[in-house]
Amino acid sequence: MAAETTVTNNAFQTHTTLPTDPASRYNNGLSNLGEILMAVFTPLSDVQVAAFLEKFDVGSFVSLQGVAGGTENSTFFVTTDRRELVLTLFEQGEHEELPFFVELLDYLDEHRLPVPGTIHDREGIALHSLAGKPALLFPRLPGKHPSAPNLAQCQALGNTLGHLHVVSQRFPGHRPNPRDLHWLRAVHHKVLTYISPDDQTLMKNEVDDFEGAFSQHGELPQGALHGDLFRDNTLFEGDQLGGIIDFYNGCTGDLLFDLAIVINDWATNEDGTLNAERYEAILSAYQARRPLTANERELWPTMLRMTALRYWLSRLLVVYVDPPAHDLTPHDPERFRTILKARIAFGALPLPEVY
Ligand SMILES: Nc1ncnc2c1ncn2[C@@H]1O[C@H](COP(=O)(O)OP(=O)(O)O)[C@@H](O)[C@H]1O
Ligand SMILES: N[C@@H](CCOP(=O)(O)O)C(=O)O
Repeated sequence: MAAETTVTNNAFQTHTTLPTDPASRYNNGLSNLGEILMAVFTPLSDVQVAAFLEKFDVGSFVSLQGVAGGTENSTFFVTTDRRELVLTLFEQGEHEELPFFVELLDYLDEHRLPVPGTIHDREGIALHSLAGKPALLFPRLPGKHPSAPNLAQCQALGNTLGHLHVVSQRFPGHRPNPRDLHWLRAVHHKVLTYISPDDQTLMKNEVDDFEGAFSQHGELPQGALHGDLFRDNTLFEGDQLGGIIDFYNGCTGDLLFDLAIVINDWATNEDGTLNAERYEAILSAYQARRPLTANERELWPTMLRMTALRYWLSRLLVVYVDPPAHDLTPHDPERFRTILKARIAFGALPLPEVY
């Protein structure tokens, strides 16, 4: 059993004990903890997968490998005599929402975005059941997650996200953003007892402030969003964006919300301040595809703060209120408190000009 220590940073002072075992410390998303995170929650045998593949026109089973590094679902790399595949078993979440994700992925794939469109069986069905869990089969996309993206990679991401948002405005599906301002307002009180009095005030004031700011503007441009486009949900081969994966926070709503999540994860320095070069690279490339509207430009600093608070809150909920059933390393809430404080202190950098 791991020894425990009291965490003395601001957010946790006097409130919690955490294991000292390095394998059990927070995961900031791109650490080397891949091997030690338990990621295959439902084991599968070669025989099970070989029989499953027979429904599809993908070739014959050769090998199966569980993927360490997933956090919510069980993911396997599958090799056939014809191609490389990914098999995902859905362990949690609302299973009735899976058809939305299938439609969104297939729509973006049809529009030539680098996403894994689902593989349909010989009868045209994508969503199956395996080992009692909903299951989807995907092409395996090439590349690795960039931990310190260079400017060419930032540009590629901005360009692809801009393209995705142009296309996604015509996506016919509908799934309200489950992490929008309504959610912040409804659930932030659940974590207040676990944070310091200063942080309680900060969180409550921010939510009030967002409501004030958003109520003064008309509707922002809408479309389908990825909803969680962190670096570890992208795959790069050199400077080429090979794929955007993990669309299970996908939804419809303010496109600006997606862009702000990207900037907070991709273009933030260790101290929480914005990284001017990455910021410029992502936003210039994005706006070459989809220039922001006047409303979006006005709400941009607020949206950066709102999406920072969204992750501060969701991570606090995981740590204190609703820990995952599996023994996984939680993401560090403190990271997004730091980002939020930096956005409040310094605002947003100016948005690049659109030519
Ligand atoms: N289509 C894909 N192509 C290549 N690798 C993939 C693909 N889908 C998932 N992966 C790999 O599996 C890991 C876990 O998948 P992900 O969908 O992010 O699971 P989780 O929701 O459990 O975090 C990813 O980090 C990536 O390395
Ligand atoms: N990428 C997120 C985890 C997914 O968000 P959630 O709202 O589905 O918990 C993170 O880094 O916290």
